[in-house]
Amino acid sequence: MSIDQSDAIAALGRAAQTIQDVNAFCEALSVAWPSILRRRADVSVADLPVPTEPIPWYPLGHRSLDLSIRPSATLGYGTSDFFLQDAGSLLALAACRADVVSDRPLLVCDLCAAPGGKSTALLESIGDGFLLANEPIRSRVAPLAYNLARTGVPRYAVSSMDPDDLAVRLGGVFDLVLVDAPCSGQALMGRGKQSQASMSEHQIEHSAARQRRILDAALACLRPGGRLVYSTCTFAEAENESQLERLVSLGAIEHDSRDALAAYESWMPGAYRLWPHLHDCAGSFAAMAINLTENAPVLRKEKRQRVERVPIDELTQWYGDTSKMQCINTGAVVWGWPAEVPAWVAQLSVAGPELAHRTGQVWKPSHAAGLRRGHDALTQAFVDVDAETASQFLSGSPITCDGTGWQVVCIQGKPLGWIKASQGKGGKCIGKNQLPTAARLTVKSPG
Ligand SMILES: C[S@@+](CC[C@H](N)C(=O)[O-])C[C@H]1O[C@@H](n2cnc3c(N)ncnc32)[C@H](O)[C@@H]1O
Repeated sequence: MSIDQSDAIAALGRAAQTIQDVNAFCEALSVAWPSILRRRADVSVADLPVPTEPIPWYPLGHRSLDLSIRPSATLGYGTSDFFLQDAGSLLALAACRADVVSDRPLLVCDLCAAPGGKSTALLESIGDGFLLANEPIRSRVAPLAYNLARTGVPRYAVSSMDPDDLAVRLGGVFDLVLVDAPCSGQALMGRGKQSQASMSEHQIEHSAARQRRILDAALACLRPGGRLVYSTCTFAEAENESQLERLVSLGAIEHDSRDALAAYESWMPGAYRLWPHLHDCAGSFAAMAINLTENAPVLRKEKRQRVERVPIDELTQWYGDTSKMQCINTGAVVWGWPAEVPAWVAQLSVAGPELAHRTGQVWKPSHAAGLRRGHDALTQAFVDVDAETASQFLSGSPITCDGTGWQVVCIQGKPLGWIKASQGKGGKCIGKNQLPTAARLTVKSPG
């Protein structure tokens, strides 16, 4: 795709003046940059399945140096050692300081969360805090919930609300709100997810109007002094710096900044840009600010969600004592949070850390529960397997094992998913594979 230079200059506004080479920028817009690896903090660089070089703006980000190996076809991907995303999306995570596990229990809201590239990183950094991942488009909730479950951390809930409605119900509550806004998506042209129309005045203004509305709601959700991180994957000034300028002029925010990102700062303090022709990624914008509005917490009293009796016998059999957990049974699924999560979680959730789901009249343990790890792991039966058996399991095949019943298959202590084992012919136990289709993969490299 060739991008017209004068269109690009008009679309970018003041941002065009900061590009040294508009021609190089327009050419780089058409490149489909390969995804990078964002590792979990407890996975070492040496354990990644490909040789990498660091992404300078985010310590947990690594660019593959061997594109002949597909990271998504390795065991490390199956164990969620890393997530794959565009390097540009790590800028917003750096602004959120998601590379450092918080030593305070932060309440965080990701207001535009699906499919979860940033929510999953926030969740891994949250310590004893809690994440509300909000996605107003209902059809995008399932992939978001699936990705959140892959972290193995149950301290999250998924809501599906318009930001204005969320602000009415949870005003003044959060320590940090991330607005990774829907935008004209100029950085997505290289992957064919946007066309040249994303440079049009009409599309930029349409997005900018929506972003103003989302940002006002985001501020209303923040406690006084809480942190706002605003990001887009577009270059137009109207969708980026101008959004923050409006809030500064209203006295609603003040700029915040991070020294580690100084090399990427735009002309506005605390606002950062990555460019496709300079930073080997699709490009992105992120800005940090402190909320100055005096929102008093308005936790509206809600009607409690109708809670059905939790299938306690089955839960005890799989997980041991769950009596200290906060459980909700919707009739189709059971979600289970640690005991001390915020009270509003029960009212707003459309998805959460699943413990069990029902097929007909039968309750089964959920994939998400099997993936919980570290101090969030649930008491259950594990079977630790070698790399060959793990690959066989990830492909969706049954495996041989010891013992019968529900067991979580692990490799080196890292959970992969469930089998249900029964006695086969010749006395051997066969574990029937319970991996959801989305989790199946063909391992090509051991990694
Ligand atoms: C840029 S994407 C978010 C990407 C996500 N943060 C990630 O890193 O994977 C923007 C999201 O905002 C959602 N969205 C659309 N309209 C919205 C609105 N009015 N308020 C909040 N979110 C909205 C879209 O459905 C989309 O999932």
